[in-house]
Amino acid sequence: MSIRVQHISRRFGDYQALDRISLEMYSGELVALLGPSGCGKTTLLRIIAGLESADTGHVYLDGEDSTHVPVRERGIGFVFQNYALFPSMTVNDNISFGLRMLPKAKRPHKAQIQKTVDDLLALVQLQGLGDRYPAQLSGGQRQRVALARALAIKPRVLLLDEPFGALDAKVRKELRQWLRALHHELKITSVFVTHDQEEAAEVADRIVVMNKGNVEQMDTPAQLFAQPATPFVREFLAV
Ligand SMILES: Nc1ncnc2c1ncn2[C@@H]1O[C@H](COP(=O)(O)OP(=O)(O)OP(=O)(O)O)[C@@H](O)[C@H]1O
Repeated sequence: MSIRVQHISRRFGDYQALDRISLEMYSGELVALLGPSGCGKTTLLRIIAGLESADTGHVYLDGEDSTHVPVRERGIGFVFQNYALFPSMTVNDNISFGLRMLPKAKRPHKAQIQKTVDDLLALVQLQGLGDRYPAQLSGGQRQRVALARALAIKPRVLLLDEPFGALDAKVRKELRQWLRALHHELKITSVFVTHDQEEAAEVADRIVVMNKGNVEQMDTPAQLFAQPATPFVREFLAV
């Protein structure tokens, strides 16, 4: 599914968090939102998700104006750094949560839900750990469960907000390579927020560099480093 953001603005009090942002993400693309703290990355992600409203502008999902479509109907999966797993539920129950919450008419049968969970556990390489509780997992394993949970509802778009931010450098590196491979396999349009340019360059097809609520440049990593479009991008990337 493609995502088009047109003239999106958002103000918090006196602070212009987003200033008439327009950009387009192609279907199946993996895009990184990169920029310094406070530049509006999370706000933009939340507006695409429908968790936050914009003061002006529109969000189009597959060409359809979705600005006023409620979060639940957007078909979006989330993985947030602080979007904790439910500690009192097993890994199985965490992953199946979204499916179990569907209205009865849409809810798959129990056996079908278990099969989906098993498939997802295999996909995120956590076979055999379905009966554990989150406290019995490492940080990297927990984020993979969070990703499996987001994928359970078969989202058309995946939004990740600093998904590996809380992890140590080595695990972080492993997980981003793994995310890249997983995206290659699933091809779900995905947008992730990071302030780490190395992470953005390694994982993303294209990078959006943001500064003070504006888009400075949107390009492939190679293009961005070869031809920074503005002095800010040049300085931020230190090229
Ligand atoms: N609910 C809110 N109320 C008031 N101000 C907010 C709110 N949400 C965000 N802001 C402000 O808007 C600006 C942009 O915030 P945002 O979280 O989008 O930045 P970010 O680029 O994701 O930063 P970080 O990398 O630190 O997470 C910040 O100055 C922030 O303090």
